[in-house]
Amino acid sequence: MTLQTSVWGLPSELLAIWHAHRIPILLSTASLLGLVRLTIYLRSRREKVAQSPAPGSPAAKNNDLDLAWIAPETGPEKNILQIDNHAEDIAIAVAPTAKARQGPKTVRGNKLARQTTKQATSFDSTADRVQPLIFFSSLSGTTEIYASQLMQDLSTWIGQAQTSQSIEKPQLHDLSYLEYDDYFISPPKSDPNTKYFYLVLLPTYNIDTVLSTFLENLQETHNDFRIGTAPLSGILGYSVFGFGDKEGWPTEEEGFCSQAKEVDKWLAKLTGRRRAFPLGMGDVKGQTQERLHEWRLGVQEALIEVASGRGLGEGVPGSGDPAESGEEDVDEMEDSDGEGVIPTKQAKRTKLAKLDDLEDLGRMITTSSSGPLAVDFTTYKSPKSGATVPAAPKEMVPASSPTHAALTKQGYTIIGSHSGVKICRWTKSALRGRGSCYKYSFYGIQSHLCMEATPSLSCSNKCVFCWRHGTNPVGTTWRWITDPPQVIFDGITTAHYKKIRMMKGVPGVRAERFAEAMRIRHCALSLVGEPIFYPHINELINIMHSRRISTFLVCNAQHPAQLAALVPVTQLYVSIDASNKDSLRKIDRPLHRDFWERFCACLDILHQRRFEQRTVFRLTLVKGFNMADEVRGYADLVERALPGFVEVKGVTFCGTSAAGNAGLTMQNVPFYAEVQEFVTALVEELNKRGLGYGIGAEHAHSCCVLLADERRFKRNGRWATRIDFERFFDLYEGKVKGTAEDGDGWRPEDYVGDDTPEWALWGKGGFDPRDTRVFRKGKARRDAALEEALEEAGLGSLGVSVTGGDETAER
Ligand SMILES: Cc1cc2nc3c(=O)[nH]c(=O)nc-3n(C[C@H](O)[C@H](O)[C@H](O)COP(=O)(O)O)c2cc1C
Ligand code: SF4
Repeated sequence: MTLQTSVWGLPSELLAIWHAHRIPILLSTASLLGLVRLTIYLRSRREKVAQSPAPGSPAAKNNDLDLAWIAPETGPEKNILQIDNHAEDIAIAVAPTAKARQGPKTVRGNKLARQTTKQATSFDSTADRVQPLIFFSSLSGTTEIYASQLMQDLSTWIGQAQTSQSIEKPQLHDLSYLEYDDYFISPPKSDPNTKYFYLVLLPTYNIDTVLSTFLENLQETHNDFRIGTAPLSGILGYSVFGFGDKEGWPTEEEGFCSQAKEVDKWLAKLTGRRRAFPLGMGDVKGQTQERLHEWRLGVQEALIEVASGRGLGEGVPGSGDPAESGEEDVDEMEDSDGEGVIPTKQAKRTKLAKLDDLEDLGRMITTSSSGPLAVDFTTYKSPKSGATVPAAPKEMVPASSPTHAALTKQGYTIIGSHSGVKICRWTKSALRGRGSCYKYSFYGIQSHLCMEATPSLSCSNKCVFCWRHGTNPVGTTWRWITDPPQVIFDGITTAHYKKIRMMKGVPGVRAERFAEAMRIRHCALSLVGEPIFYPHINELINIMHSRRISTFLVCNAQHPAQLAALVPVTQLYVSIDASNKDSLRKIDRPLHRDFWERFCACLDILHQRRFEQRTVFRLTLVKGFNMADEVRGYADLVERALPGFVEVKGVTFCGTSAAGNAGLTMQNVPFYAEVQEFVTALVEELNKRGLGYGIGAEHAHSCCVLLADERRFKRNGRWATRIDFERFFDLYEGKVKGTAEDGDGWRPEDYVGDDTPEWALWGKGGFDPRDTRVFRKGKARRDAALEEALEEAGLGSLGVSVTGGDETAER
């Protein structure tokens, strides 16, 4: 009953309370609702910012680059460094950077999706500022001194550089006193218009030091699944410089600068490929100052790029890729000159089938009566009477043609409409300290200083081992619109420098080699096509020589008139692909009907001109085509032309399949032992005839051996196959007088360089000991094992490169 009364009495009590307190109740409810509303509103606004960041502003291009670090006379034209077709692409929206975690790491239980996309940091050059941060670590003080010096030099430069208004004075941080989490989990928090650029200077200690802790920390951050893979992608860029001691740790394999290398690697991962300049390394007992200076100039250039809103500039695909790879480029076919290569299925797949306009002009000329008539300046005979007036010339490789597309896809840059340039795999290899091509062992050409180009993509042969004969134009005559030599020179050098610059973020590229590569010293005029086909080849060569760029020109012995008129080059090659007419027809598949007569005429010209320039026979051995029983035939040809040198190289096989119509397979690749055997037999035959050739050098890595005329290129009993390039230019410029009989020129003997290095001599292999030989994963082991077995069996090594593909440049 009591309970009933109290229950029924409740509403009246509530009513009484309501009457007594209704105003405060109403007011508090209204405020609570207001608060809830406000919270929802604010939260929704914040989310919106995170989901769709404000787009970055397209940045104006800044043309005031500091070129002081490039040699003025042969450095790239100023506009080379201003090339930036991607400025607009780079200025893309800022994605929010991963939030830095403070305090101990807590595991929430649910695995977060890793952030894998590469974030870009936009830089608005009108509002943002670059803040360089110099981090260093030093135990005995050396690195600290260099770090302070860098700080000063950079500050002075920033004060002077025209384009550095948006670059702040650098800050110096000793890693020993730094909270790593403040800088290496996410960029420091500051005002949104300050963007950071990290410079890290480190010694190396193979003992436990603060550096080991730093490295562990970077590694831990990267491996922490709760943190995005690239939490530092909010910085504008980074670069590392290491100090080491070559006396104790002579090579990188033995630990020279190993910790700087490690830090560089981890920062690539943490920043999402934001390496702004290659890792620099200085030997504290060597040329540290010079190396640091080069590195600083590169860093300054990168700072200007970012401060101008151009980001880190262009990079090759994978540039600074966090997936650091110890492998050589996998598709070697893409990297080097295709001559002397047996095609793979893959390579063949890359060919575009529709090459009807240019692929086989020889065929077209005979089958088409409507096309423009060829004016064959290479031919001895005049056009047949009754021939129609030639139509206007057309472009050899129009930009819209499938040939252009195919060549571009293969990595060529087409200049104008008939020239091409491509960075060869050895250039990339040398930039990464992994060895130069055989031309370094034989002649002293460092591959990272070498440009590979051709002024004529067209050729008059269809050699079986030239895997590009399906994609490059062929023809017997020059009937195309002709680009001026200066345009070609500017175009190829610009494109070459651009390609080199794209390598700056590639793992393993060395700062000093990168800096050196910005001054082309050599040009291999070969690539694909026939350089002397170009009517103004002499002017082009003269432009190169006037820039102190040496020229190695390779021709196919099909254009005697042009060969006779050619100005002396640093080294003149003729491809000798067979020793007799039948064999030459089969292997070179020439378009000229009088190919053998042309070939012989070229040999005679070489004979006549052998004291004007270094002349070379280039033999590419293909088993089953041009090796067996041909030694005497080749000796006949050598006797006819008496070249200074004979390069003998086994054809390179880059895959496993047959080479289409030619029916070439792996079986056609000679073992290195077979090449050696061939060379020995050839030398014997030459000596029987009293011609005095000997084996000057070898590069087993490329399956290549050099014979030289010992009466001319042996000095005091030692081989002297290297070239004194500076002297060549002095002779060219008339600064020194040559010893030519007419008193008005020079002889190859006048620019003989140093003795052939010991490691390049016959039996020594020929791999530059300064560099690191890199074996490709899997294949390397297989081939290395096979090589070992072969060596045990006394058969020498495989005729294919153990790095896969190998150098194939030049005919
Ligand atoms: C105990 C010890 C270990 C070292 N280990 C290496 C090494 O593994 N690799 C290397 O290149 N240099 C090594 N060095 C050389 C130092 O990196 C070099 O002397 C550096 O300049 C020291 O810099 P700091 O004076 O700034 O500490 C080592 C030096 C010492 C004393
Ligand atoms: S392979 Fe040819 S292009 Fe490449 S570096 Fe050697 S010479 Fe130069």
